[in-house]
Amino acid sequence: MNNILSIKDLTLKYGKNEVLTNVSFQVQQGDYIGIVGPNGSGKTTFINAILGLKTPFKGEIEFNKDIVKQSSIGYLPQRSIRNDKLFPAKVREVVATGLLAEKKEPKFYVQEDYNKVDKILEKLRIEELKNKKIGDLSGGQQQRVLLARAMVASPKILILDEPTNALDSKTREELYDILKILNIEDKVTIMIVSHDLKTIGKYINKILYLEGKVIFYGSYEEFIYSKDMNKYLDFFIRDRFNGGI
Ligand SMILES: Nc1ncnc2c1ncn2[C@@H]1O[C@H](COP(=O)(O)OP(=O)(O)OP(=O)(O)O)[C@@H](O)[C@H]1O
Repeated sequence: MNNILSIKDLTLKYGKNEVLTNVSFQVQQGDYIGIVGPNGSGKTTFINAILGLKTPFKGEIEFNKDIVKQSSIGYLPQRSIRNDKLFPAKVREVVATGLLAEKKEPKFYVQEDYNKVDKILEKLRIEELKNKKIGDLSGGQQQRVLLARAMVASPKILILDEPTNALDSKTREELYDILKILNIEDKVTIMIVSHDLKTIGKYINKILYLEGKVIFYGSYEEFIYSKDMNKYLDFFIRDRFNGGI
């Protein structure tokens, strides 16, 4: 399998606060990686570094340029739900904005863009929402629209930061099912930060467990049957008390 992303000796800091130290690992095309770790363990900071929003103190983040450009990563941030009923934008317009980043000035849409929007809405099974206002949708529907926006430019890597935080368990599972379809059918490499290991365990092939450094990186089976599982279990129990699992 092809490496799509290599992280080498990456150290990330805020001032003197060293959040992650000497992180090294490889991501292969088609991986579906669950990123876990206690609150404040550096998961979001790490993602920001991959997205180019946080400059490394040390180390390298290298994309396989034959497959992916850093500028073309799909990203679904934490808590992106809008409760504003008056927000006037329609689903189709919101999703189309996902195509703007790759357009040169002047930026305007052509028919091909709307075809791409229709295609991704269909893939995510929300074509019937096309002309609805985003503020009128349920949390799960809104999250799926934002996923469509993240995916409309056909990125090879999709990064999600606790995307199901505000969703009930049924809607959560539906979102994970859709992600799995993108992963299998479209070979999209997925990296997802989640406290919901119990649910994502069914979908992912690898786990990245961060706590100031890489505590574990490997297959989900290895993780579950690891001799250090007791140590990890301690974190998951703590996490449950923090409102996680
Ligand atoms: N913009 C910032 N400036 C300074 N320190 C920051 C900043 N963002 C995060 N930190 C600190 O960096 C550390 C890691 O934070 P980060 O948000 O990456 O953790 P996390 O694992 O994503 O946490 P959570 O699970 O709570 O979302 C924390 O100690 C946090 O206080």
